[in-house]
Amino acid sequence: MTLAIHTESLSKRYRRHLALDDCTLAIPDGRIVGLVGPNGSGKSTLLGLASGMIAPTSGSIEVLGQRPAVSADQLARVGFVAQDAPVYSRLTVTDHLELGARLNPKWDQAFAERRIRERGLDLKQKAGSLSGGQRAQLALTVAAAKRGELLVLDEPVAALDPLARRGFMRDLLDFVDELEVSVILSSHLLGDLAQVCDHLIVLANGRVHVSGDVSDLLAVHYRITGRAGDPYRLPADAELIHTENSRDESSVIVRSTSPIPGAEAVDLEDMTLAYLTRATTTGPVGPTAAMTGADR
Ligand SMILES: Nc1ncnc2c1ncn2[C@@H]1O[C@H](COP(=O)(O)OP(=O)(O)OP(=O)(O)O)[C@@H](O)[C@H]1O
Repeated sequence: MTLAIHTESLSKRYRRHLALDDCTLAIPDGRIVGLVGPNGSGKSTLLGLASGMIAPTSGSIEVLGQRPAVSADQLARVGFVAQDAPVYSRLTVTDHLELGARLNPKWDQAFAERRIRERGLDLKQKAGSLSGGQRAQLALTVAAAKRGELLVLDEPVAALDPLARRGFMRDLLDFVDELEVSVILSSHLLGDLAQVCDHLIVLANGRVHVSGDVSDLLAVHYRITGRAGDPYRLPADAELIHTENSRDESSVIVRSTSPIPGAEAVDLEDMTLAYLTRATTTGPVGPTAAMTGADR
Protein backbone atom coordinates (compact mmCIF):
# COMPACT_ATOMS: atom_id res chain seq x y z
CA MET A 1 0.00 0.00 0.00
CA THR A 2 1.35 3.46 -0.89
CA LEU A 3 1.47 5.80 2.05
CA ALA A 4 0.85 9.50 1.58
CA ILE A 5 2.61 10.22 4.88
CA HIS A 6 4.58 7.82 7.04
CA THR A 7 6.21 8.94 10.27
CA GLU A 8 8.10 6.95 12.84
CA SER A 9 8.77 8.35 16.31
CA LEU A 10 8.71 11.81 14.76
CA SER A 11 9.57 14.62 17.16
CA LYS A 12 10.14 18.33 16.73
CA ARG A 13 11.62 20.52 19.42
CA TYR A 14 11.74 24.31 19.28
CA ARG A 15 14.47 25.18 21.78
CA ARG A 16 13.09 23.78 25.02
CA HIS A 17 9.57 23.20 23.77
CA LEU A 18 8.65 19.77 22.43
CA ALA A 19 6.00 20.61 19.81
CA LEU A 20 5.69 17.10 18.39
CA ASP A 21 6.48 14.11 20.53
CA ASP A 22 7.17 10.62 19.21
CA CYS A 23 4.46 10.54 16.54
CA THR A 24 4.04 7.41 14.48
CA LEU A 25 1.51 7.63 11.66
CA ALA A 26 0.72 5.68 8.50
CA ILE A 27 -1.66 7.61 6.27
CA PRO A 28 -2.72 5.74 3.13
CA ASP A 29 -2.76 7.42 -0.26
CA GLY A 30 -6.00 8.80 -1.67
CA ARG A 31 -7.48 10.02 1.60
CA ILE A 32 -8.82 13.37 2.75
CA VAL A 33 -7.26 13.55 6.19
CA GLY A 34 -8.65 15.78 8.94
CA LEU A 35 -6.02 16.90 11.44
CA VAL A 36 -7.60 18.08 14.68
CA GLY A 37 -6.21 19.33 17.96
CA PRO A 38 -6.34 22.18 20.45
CA ASN A 39 -4.33 25.36 19.87
CA GLY A 40 -0.63 24.65 20.16
CA SER A 41 -1.05 20.88 19.84
CA GLY A 42 1.45 20.57 16.98
CA LYS A 43 -0.77 20.56 13.87
CA SER A 44 1.14 23.26 11.96
CA THR A 45 4.38 21.65 13.06
CA LEU A 46 3.33 18.29 11.60
CA LEU A 47 2.17 19.95 8.36
CA GLY A 48 5.39 21.99 8.19
CA LEU A 49 7.41 18.78 8.52
CA ALA A 50 5.30 17.09 5.81
CA SER A 51 5.86 19.96 3.40
CA GLY A 52 9.58 20.12 4.17
CA MET A 53 9.40 23.68 5.53
CA ILE A 54 10.95 22.49 8.78
CA ALA A 55 13.13 19.49 9.67
CA PRO A 56 12.53 16.91 12.40
CA THR A 57 14.53 16.92 15.62
CA SER A 58 14.38 13.12 15.74
CA GLY A 59 12.49 10.26 14.13
CA SER A 60 11.59 10.11 10.46
CA ILE A 61 8.97 11.32 8.02
CA GLU A 62 8.35 10.20 4.47
CA VAL A 63 5.86 11.82 2.13
CA LEU A 64 4.82 9.76 -0.91
CA GLY A 65 7.74 7.46 -0.14
CA GLN A 66 10.46 10.13 0.03
CA ARG A 67 11.91 12.61 2.48
CA PRO A 68 10.00 15.92 2.21
CA ALA A 69 11.56 18.54 -0.08
CA VAL A 70 14.51 16.24 -0.82
CA SER A 71 14.52 17.25 -4.53
CA ALA A 72 12.78 19.55 -7.01
CA ASP A 73 10.72 16.55 -8.14
CA GLN A 74 9.57 15.85 -4.61
CA LEU A 75 8.70 19.53 -4.06
CA ALA A 76 6.53 19.44 -7.19
CA ARG A 77 4.58 16.48 -5.79
CA VAL A 78 3.31 18.39 -2.74
CA GLY A 79 1.18 21.55 -2.69
CA PHE A 80 1.31 23.42 0.61
CA VAL A 81 -0.85 26.26 1.87
CA ALA A 82 0.40 27.62 5.20
CA GLN A 83 -1.96 28.87 7.89
CA ASP A 84 -2.00 32.55 6.86
CA ALA A 85 -2.43 31.73 3.12
CA PRO A 86 0.72 33.57 2.09
CA VAL A 87 0.61 35.38 -1.25
CA TYR A 88 2.84 38.05 -2.82
CA SER A 89 0.97 41.23 -1.97
CA ARG A 90 2.46 43.33 -4.81
CA LEU A 91 1.67 40.76 -7.47
CA THR A 92 -1.70 40.50 -9.19
CA VAL A 93 -3.77 37.34 -9.39
CA THR A 94 -2.54 36.86 -12.99
CA ASP A 95 1.08 37.29 -11.82
CA HIS A 96 0.53 34.48 -9.31
CA LEU A 97 -0.72 32.16 -12.04
CA GLU A 98 2.21 33.09 -14.30
CA LEU A 99 4.66 32.47 -11.49
CA GLY A 100 2.99 29.13 -10.76
CA ALA A 101 3.33 28.17 -14.43
CA ARG A 102 7.04 29.08 -14.46
CA LEU A 103 7.89 27.23 -11.25
CA ASN A 104 5.85 24.05 -11.61
CA PRO A 105 6.49 21.49 -14.35
CA LYS A 106 2.95 20.04 -14.24
CA TRP A 107 1.12 23.37 -13.86
CA ASP A 108 -2.54 23.20 -14.96
CA GLN A 109 -3.34 26.67 -16.31
CA ALA A 110 -6.86 25.74 -17.43
CA PHE A 111 -7.72 24.48 -13.94
CA ALA A 112 -6.23 27.60 -12.30
CA GLU A 113 -8.08 30.03 -14.60
CA ARG A 114 -11.37 28.20 -14.23
CA ARG A 115 -11.15 28.18 -10.44
CA ILE A 116 -10.19 31.86 -10.24
CA ARG A 117 -13.14 32.70 -12.51
CA GLU A 118 -15.55 30.56 -10.48
CA ARG A 119 -14.42 32.24 -7.25
CA GLY A 120 -15.08 35.66 -8.82
CA LEU A 121 -11.50 36.91 -8.32
CA ASP A 122 -10.30 39.82 -10.46
CA LEU A 123 -7.24 38.74 -12.43
CA LYS A 124 -5.83 42.26 -12.38
CA GLN A 125 -6.23 42.84 -8.63
CA LYS A 126 -3.11 42.90 -6.48
CA ALA A 127 -3.07 40.08 -3.95
CA GLY A 128 -2.37 42.55 -1.12
CA SER A 129 -5.80 44.13 -1.61
CA LEU A 130 -7.74 40.83 -1.70
CA SER A 131 -9.84 39.96 1.33
CA GLY A 132 -8.56 37.23 3.67
CA GLY A 133 -10.95 34.70 2.16
CA GLN A 134 -10.01 35.67 -1.41
CA ARG A 135 -6.32 35.31 -0.54
CA ALA A 136 -7.03 31.85 0.85
CA GLN A 137 -8.79 30.92 -2.40
CA LEU A 138 -5.86 32.21 -4.47
CA ALA A 139 -3.30 30.33 -2.37
CA LEU A 140 -5.35 27.14 -2.62
CA THR A 141 -5.73 27.51 -6.39
CA VAL A 142 -1.98 27.94 -6.86
CA ALA A 143 -1.24 24.92 -4.64
CA ALA A 144 -3.80 22.72 -6.43
CA ALA A 145 -2.83 23.79 -9.97
CA LYS A 146 0.65 22.39 -9.37
CA ARG A 147 -1.04 19.03 -9.96
CA GLY A 148 0.91 17.40 -7.17
CA GLU A 149 -0.07 14.16 -5.49
CA LEU A 150 -0.61 15.58 -2.00
CA LEU A 151 -2.16 18.85 -0.83
CA VAL A 152 -1.17 20.02 2.65
CA LEU A 153 -3.58 22.67 3.93
CA ASP A 154 -3.14 24.39 7.28
CA GLU A 155 -6.51 25.71 8.44
CA PRO A 156 -7.65 26.50 4.90
CA VAL A 157 -11.16 27.62 5.86
CA ALA A 158 -10.29 29.79 8.85
CA ALA A 159 -10.70 33.05 6.88
CA LEU A 160 -13.77 32.01 4.90
CA ASP A 161 -17.34 33.07 5.55
CA PRO A 162 -19.83 30.22 6.20
CA LEU A 163 -21.04 30.05 2.60
CA ALA A 164 -17.52 30.14 1.19
CA ARG A 165 -16.55 27.48 3.71
CA ARG A 166 -19.30 25.19 2.56
CA GLY A 167 -18.31 25.88 -1.05
CA PHE A 168 -14.69 25.14 -0.24
CA MET A 169 -15.54 21.78 1.31
CA ARG A 170 -17.62 20.82 -1.73
CA ASP A 171 -14.80 22.01 -3.96
CA LEU A 172 -12.36 19.87 -2.10
CA LEU A 173 -14.36 16.74 -2.87
CA ASP A 174 -14.48 17.72 -6.58
CA PHE A 175 -10.75 18.47 -6.56
CA VAL A 176 -9.91 15.12 -5.14
CA ASP A 177 -11.89 13.42 -7.90
CA GLU A 178 -10.61 15.66 -10.67
CA LEU A 179 -6.97 15.95 -9.61
CA GLU A 180 -6.62 12.50 -7.99
CA VAL A 181 -4.83 14.07 -5.08
CA SER A 182 -4.54 13.14 -1.40
CA VAL A 183 -5.28 15.94 1.06
CA ILE A 184 -4.35 16.61 4.66
CA LEU A 185 -6.05 19.61 6.23
CA SER A 186 -6.11 20.96 9.75
CA SER A 187 -9.20 22.64 11.11
CA HIS A 188 -11.02 23.36 14.35
CA LEU A 189 -14.37 23.01 12.58
CA LEU A 190 -15.39 19.43 13.26
CA GLY A 191 -18.70 19.71 11.40
CA ASP A 192 -16.86 20.76 8.23
CA LEU A 193 -14.31 18.00 8.58
CA ALA A 194 -17.06 15.43 9.11
CA GLN A 195 -18.43 16.31 5.66
CA VAL A 196 -15.25 15.60 3.76
CA CYS A 197 -12.70 13.59 5.71
CA ASP A 198 -12.26 9.87 5.43
CA HIS A 199 -9.22 9.72 7.71
CA LEU A 200 -8.76 11.40 11.08
CA ILE A 201 -5.80 12.34 13.27
CA VAL A 202 -6.33 13.80 16.72
CA LEU A 203 -3.25 15.52 18.14
CA ALA A 204 -2.96 16.94 21.64
CA ASN A 205 0.13 18.07 23.49
CA GLY A 206 2.23 17.05 20.50
CA ARG A 207 1.11 13.42 20.60
CA VAL A 208 -1.20 11.37 18.44
CA HIS A 209 -4.26 10.36 20.46
CA VAL A 210 -6.14 8.59 17.70
CA SER A 211 -5.65 8.09 13.98
CA GLY A 212 -7.21 5.95 11.30
CA ASP A 213 -9.81 5.74 8.56
CA VAL A 214 -13.02 7.34 9.82
CA SER A 215 -15.18 4.33 8.90
CA ASP A 216 -12.85 1.97 10.82
CA LEU A 217 -12.79 4.27 13.83
CA LEU A 218 -16.55 4.78 13.93
CA ALA A 219 -17.04 1.00 13.74
CA VAL A 220 -15.25 0.51 17.07
CA HIS A 221 -16.61 3.45 19.07
CA TYR A 222 -19.88 3.36 20.99
CA ARG A 223 -21.94 5.53 23.24
CA ILE A 224 -23.66 3.94 26.22
CA THR A 225 -26.30 6.06 27.87
CA GLY A 226 -28.10 5.16 31.04
CA ARG A 227 -29.57 6.40 34.28
CA ALA A 228 -26.98 7.73 36.65
CA GLY A 229 -25.89 4.96 38.95
CA ASP A 230 -27.08 2.13 36.69
CA PRO A 231 -24.37 -0.45 36.12
CA TYR A 232 -23.30 -1.25 32.57
CA ARG A 233 -21.36 -4.13 31.10
CA LEU A 234 -18.25 -3.64 28.94
CA PRO A 235 -16.34 -6.25 26.93
CA ALA A 236 -12.90 -7.06 28.34
CA ASP A 237 -11.08 -5.22 25.54
CA ALA A 238 -13.12 -2.03 25.90
CA GLU A 239 -11.35 1.26 26.58
CA LEU A 240 -13.28 4.04 28.22
CA ILE A 241 -12.62 7.27 26.33
CA HIS A 242 -14.94 9.77 27.93
CA THR A 243 -17.64 9.99 30.59
CA GLU A 244 -20.33 12.66 30.79
CA ASN A 245 -22.61 12.91 33.78
CA SER A 246 -25.67 14.96 34.42
CA ARG A 247 -27.82 14.66 37.54
CA ASP A 248 -30.01 11.92 36.12
CA GLU A 249 -28.13 10.53 33.17
CA SER A 250 -24.70 9.21 32.38
CA SER A 251 -23.15 8.74 29.00
CA VAL A 252 -19.85 7.10 28.18
CA ILE A 253 -17.92 6.81 24.93
CA VAL A 254 -16.05 3.57 24.62
CA ARG A 255 -13.65 2.01 22.12
CA SER A 256 -14.17 -1.70 21.68
CA THR A 257 -13.56 -4.22 18.92
CA SER A 258 -16.37 -6.40 20.31
CA PRO A 259 -19.96 -5.26 19.79
CA ILE A 260 -21.69 -3.78 22.82
CA PRO A 261 -25.38 -4.71 22.99
CA GLY A 262 -27.63 -1.71 23.47
CA ALA A 263 -24.89 0.82 22.72
CA GLU A 264 -25.38 3.55 20.10
CA ALA A 265 -23.08 4.48 17.23
CA VAL A 266 -21.13 7.75 17.53
CA ASP A 267 -20.40 10.30 14.84
CA LEU A 268 -17.02 11.83 14.02
CA GLU A 269 -17.74 14.96 16.04
CA ASP A 270 -18.68 13.06 19.22
CA MET A 271 -15.73 10.73 18.92
CA THR A 272 -13.23 13.54 18.28
CA LEU A 273 -14.56 15.63 21.15
CA ALA A 274 -14.30 12.62 23.45
CA TYR A 275 -10.59 12.20 22.63
CA LEU A 276 -9.91 15.94 22.83
CA THR A 277 -11.61 16.16 26.21
CA ARG A 278 -9.70 13.17 27.50
CA ALA A 279 -6.41 14.59 26.23
CA THR A 280 -6.93 17.99 27.76
CA THR A 281 -8.50 16.92 31.04
CA THR A 282 -6.07 16.34 33.80
CA GLY A 283 -6.51 13.47 36.16
CA PRO A 284 -7.36 9.85 35.58
CA VAL A 285 -9.97 8.90 33.04
CA GLY A 286 -12.53 6.37 34.09
CA PRO A 287 -16.06 5.75 35.17
CA THR A 288 -17.23 8.08 37.85
CA ALA A 289 -19.41 7.24 40.79
CA ALA A 290 -22.55 8.23 38.88
CA MET A 291 -22.58 5.36 36.41
CA THR A 292 -20.23 2.56 37.22
CA GLY A 293 -18.80 -0.29 35.21
CA ALA A 294 -18.83 -2.36 38.34
CA ASP A 295 -20.14 -5.50 36.74
CA ARG A 296 -17.71 -5.26 33.84
N1 LIG B 1 9.06 28.57 15.50
C1 LIG B 1 8.70 28.23 16.74
N2 LIG B 1 9.50 28.51 17.79
C2 LIG B 1 9.17 28.16 19.07
N3 LIG B 1 8.02 27.51 19.37
C3 LIG B 1 7.17 27.21 18.37
C4 LIG B 1 7.48 27.55 17.01
N4 LIG B 1 6.46 27.12 16.22
C5 LIG B 1 5.56 26.54 17.06
N5 LIG B 1 6.00 26.59 18.34
C6 LIG B 1 5.32 26.04 19.53
O1 LIG B 1 5.07 24.67 19.27
C7 LIG B 1 3.77 24.29 19.73
C8 LIG B 1 2.96 23.72 18.58
O2 LIG B 1 2.69 24.78 17.69
P1 LIG B 1 1.84 24.56 16.37
O3 LIG B 1 1.84 25.85 15.63
O4 LIG B 1 2.36 23.37 15.65
O5 LIG B 1 0.41 24.22 16.98
P2 LIG B 1 -1.03 24.16 16.25
O6 LIG B 1 -1.67 22.91 16.71
O7 LIG B 1 -0.88 24.37 14.79
O8 LIG B 1 -1.76 25.40 16.92
P3 LIG B 1 -2.99 26.35 16.37
O9 LIG B 1 -4.23 25.51 16.37
O10 LIG B 1 -3.03 27.40 17.41
O11 LIG B 1 -2.60 26.85 15.02
C9 LIG B 1 3.18 25.55 20.35
O12 LIG B 1 3.39 25.49 21.75
C10 LIG B 1 3.97 26.68 19.75
O13 LIG B 1 4.07 27.78 20.63
